Amino acid sequence: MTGSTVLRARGLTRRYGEDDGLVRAVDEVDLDVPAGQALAIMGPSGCGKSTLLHLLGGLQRPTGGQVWLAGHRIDTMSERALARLRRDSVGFVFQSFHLMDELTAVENVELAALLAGRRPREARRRALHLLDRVGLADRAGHLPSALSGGQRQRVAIARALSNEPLVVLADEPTGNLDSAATLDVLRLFEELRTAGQTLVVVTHDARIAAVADRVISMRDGAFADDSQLAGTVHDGRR
Ligand SMILES: Nc1ncnc2c1ncn2[C@@H]1O[C@H](COP(=O)(O)OP(=O)(O)OP(=O)(O)O)[C@@H](O)[C@H]1O
Repeated sequence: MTGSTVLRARGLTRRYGEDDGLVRAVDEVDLDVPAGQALAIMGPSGCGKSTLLHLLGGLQRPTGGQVWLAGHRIDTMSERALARLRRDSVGFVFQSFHLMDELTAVENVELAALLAGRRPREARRRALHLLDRVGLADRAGHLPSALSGGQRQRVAIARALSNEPLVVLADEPTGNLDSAATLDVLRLFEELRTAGQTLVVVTHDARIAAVADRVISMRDGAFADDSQLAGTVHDGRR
């Protein structure tokens, strides 16, 4: 996918309510995310970051505009086709992990690999490989309740990678973590970026934004600043 556009939005809009109660959560946004880009989206609470991420990942439908994921237009796509595309192309990471409490770390990752169509033996092998990659090989048999917050989030990241996604979409991935755990997740994102994984991370954490290739600041549903358009180059890391 090198050189191609993984995500594209044109006039992307999501409104809630009407008349006096109208909220323009995302307001006529244009965006292109090329393959391999690590993009951080920042901005004050309520400016529309999560809504934008949900629209880009096909978790929510826009009220206006168009959005393409992996070259497919998703705002008009059927629910069924969209679910398949999400399963095959996107890895989601959420602030509150969303792990299955009754499954071990390796089973959580394995389940996602199975749902993505891997054969059982291959799914287990891949799950163990991914847990190793996130530094949790020795925690594979633990339930989430026996893991720290940072370890849970690393399992969630391993799960997000189980389908070899074109793009990882992360919503405040360090929002529930202490400083040390945040650094672990930060290191992991940096590794993913270096490996060429396309990433879009919504974050309040300037440390995450500092390892991104591009930082967009949102205000009132629109882009207030885009380091790519401003020509900011992050010091020679690529
Ligand atoms: N289901 C909804 N119904 C009505 N308004 C909503 C809904 N979801 C979000 N909003 C509004 O849309 C705006 C954008 O919300 P969003 O959650 O995208 O912001 P955010 O930048 O991610 O905020 P935070 O950093 O606090 O998570 C806010 O004004 C919010 O109140």
